[in-house]
Amino acid sequence: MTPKKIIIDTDPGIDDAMAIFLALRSPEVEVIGLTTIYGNVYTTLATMNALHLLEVAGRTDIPVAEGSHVTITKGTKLRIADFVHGSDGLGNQNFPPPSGKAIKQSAASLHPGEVTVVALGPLTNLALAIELDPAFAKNVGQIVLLGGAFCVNGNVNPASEANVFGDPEAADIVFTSGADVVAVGINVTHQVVLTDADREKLANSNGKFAQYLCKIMGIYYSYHHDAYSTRGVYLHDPTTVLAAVNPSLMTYTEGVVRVQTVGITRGLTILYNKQKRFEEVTEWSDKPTVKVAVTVDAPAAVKLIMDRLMES
Ligand SMILES: O=c1[nH]cnc2c1ncn2[C@@H]1O[C@H](CO)[C@@H](O)[C@H]1O
Repeated sequence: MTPKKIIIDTDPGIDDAMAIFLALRSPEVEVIGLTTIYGNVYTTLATMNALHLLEVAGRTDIPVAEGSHVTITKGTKLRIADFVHGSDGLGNQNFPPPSGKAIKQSAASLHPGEVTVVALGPLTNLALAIELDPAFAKNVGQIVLLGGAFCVNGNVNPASEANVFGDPEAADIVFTSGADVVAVGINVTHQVVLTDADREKLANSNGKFAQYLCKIMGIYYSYHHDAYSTRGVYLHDPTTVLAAVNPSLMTYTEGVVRVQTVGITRGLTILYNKQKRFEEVTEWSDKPTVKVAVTVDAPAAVKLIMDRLMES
């Protein structure tokens, strides 16, 4: 089988680093580029980190294109999750700057054709691509995105998940674009936990990626220990990569997703499950549907992620 070509849109980020390495170790996919976005860090640092991670992996053949520095509405008051990932995004390790440079092309102008885009940060670049080219939504292969909290609390506040909260207007554009979208929300990623014992196992393996990740993961663990009662960390981004690598690890439902953009529930994702025919026209009527992940085989997902990181 020829591997699925993917572009990873990313804001590295500790779980982004895991996700990128996992994708590089997965024969089912071929990573043909990384595009960057703010979220866990600002976009400039996301670009540096993406270049750095490819250098660590010995894959400087993969191009990095820098994405937007502002939201789709030109907002500059960005919410950066440095308290989750460290001020450098990679566990405050003071790595030397990368020697490589981003390519000249902007992230939004990369025309992926049949390519699958795996989006791990706020959805600004994809929304820009959709605005730039009305045919983009139909031409892009599939958009597998980490975003939303479907019927559960968010992780920024009770209403909103971090990536959607980062740019709710962009998320609403992507969800209603008509593209083949698979959304993996934190209702699913919160089931995929790397425990303290799993971390030991990674640390004791000879895997190059496992070793590197254990070095940077301390702050991600201490943040989870403080913020949640779970004894371990959520594997948001690697789980989303798995939805591209092995979609059968999850089950999905299909419906129209809209994003709240105002008020105290800004960033809330609401899926219309089509179980009622409403009398009135609603903001969900006549909008294209997307697939939303509902369940995950969590033990199989954790095992696959760990095996591939330890093999490296
Ligand atoms: O509490 C949090 N605030 C902000 N971002 C978070 C938090 N926890 C995890 N993430 C980051 O947001 C994405 C999933 O929503 C993941 O990329 C994760 O690294």
